[in-house]
Amino acid sequence: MDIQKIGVIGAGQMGNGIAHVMALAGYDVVLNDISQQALDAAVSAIQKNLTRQASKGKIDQTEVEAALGRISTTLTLADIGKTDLVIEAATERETVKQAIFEDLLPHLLPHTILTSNTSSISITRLASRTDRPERFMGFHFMNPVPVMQLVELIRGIATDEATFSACHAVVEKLGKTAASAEDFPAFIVNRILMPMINEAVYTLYEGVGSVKSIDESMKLGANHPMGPLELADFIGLDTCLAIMNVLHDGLADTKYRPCPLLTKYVEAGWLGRKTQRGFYDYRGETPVPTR
Ligand SMILES: CC(=O)CC(=O)SCCNC(=O)CCNC(=O)[C@H](O)C(C)(C)COP(=O)(O)OP(=O)(O)OC[C@H]1O[C@@H](n2cnc3c(N)ncnc32)[C@H](O)[C@@H]1OP(=O)(O)O
Ligand SMILES: NC(=O)C1=CN([C@@H]2O[C@H](COP(=O)(O)OP(=O)(O)OC[C@H]3O[C@@H](n4cnc5c(N)ncnc54)[C@H](OP(=O)(O)O)[C@@H]3O)[C@@H](O)[C@H]2O)C=CC1
Repeated sequence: MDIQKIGVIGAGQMGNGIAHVMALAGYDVVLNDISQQALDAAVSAIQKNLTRQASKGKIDQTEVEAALGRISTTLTLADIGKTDLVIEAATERETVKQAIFEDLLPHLLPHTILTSNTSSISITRLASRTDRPERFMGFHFMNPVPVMQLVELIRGIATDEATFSACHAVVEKLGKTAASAEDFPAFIVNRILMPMINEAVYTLYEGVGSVKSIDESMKLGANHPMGPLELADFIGLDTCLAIMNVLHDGLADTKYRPCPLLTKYVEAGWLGRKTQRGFYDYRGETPVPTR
């Protein structure tokens, strides 16, 4: 199937990155959110990140203009319907995602493929609430999307081969690498990464180390590009907690118990970089640890 027009739902950090790479690869993109502010912020982030790539010589200025010209924005979910491929990248909450797909169904073309960028939620369960479980799958990008090479492709129980092949071809056109994962809680990357981040929060909670010593230890002692707490702030603490809850509920094993300190930060609204406060405070010139 030839994919030309792509709908992206949710214009947060992932939605803007997905729109960016799709437009740069030549796809027409319609980006939707419930907030005009989020759409405006997404377009300016895309502009800034494309310009950064141009200033490093990775793309030229005509590509920046062409990519921006391929992106339109809308507050109306129905405008996403007339596309070949939909990638849902709204908040990591199953009820939010289910409601989006239910509202979208009456506006879809018969051939439209539905996908979710979910970090953890069952693809099979999301698909079962739609009219096309065979044309539904997980399309999981990594953050920051323009930089990270991997895309996890997750088949639901009913996903057909034509759908998988069409999504695989899109990943290839982006110049990224696809990893195929089975549909179990949090798939591959987050099944491994998120318990490590949760353990780092326990290490902080139990007083084994400070924010600074934990992050420095993993950067200098294990060669991670970011410390686990810095990475948690980068991903979003709400998203990290949501993923741990999916692992805990879905696998029914206490080893996935979310750390109470992670819950406390989320309850405070300290969600990391996106709210300017998490394990670090980003309101000044340089990030300052909050513990
Ligand atoms: C939660 C989930 O469901 C799944 C996930 O995504 S888990 C999270 C996965 N992501 C990670 O683990 C990220 C770990 N961190 C890193 O890899 C690095 O710190 C990083 C790539 C984010 C930044 O790297 P850095 O060296 O510290 O910073 P910086 O030099 O500014 O950036 C590296 C390059 O990326 C580019 N870059 C960074 N962010 C960018 C963006 N949003 N758009 C375009 N380019 C970007 C920079 O321009 C730079 O390019 P050059 O190599 O040409 O100089
Ligand atoms: N952060 C990460 O590192 C990664 C996240 N993901 C996944 O990508 C998805 C998005 O995450 P991320 O971009 O970080 O989250 P953000 O919080 O940055 O963005 C989510 C966006 O979705 C919007 N939204 C909420 N409800 C709706 C709706 N009904 N219709 C349209 N838009 C809606 C939010 O609006 P508002 O702010 O107004 O609520 C917000 O703009 C999640 O499923 C997450 O698990 C996947 C890989 C990595």
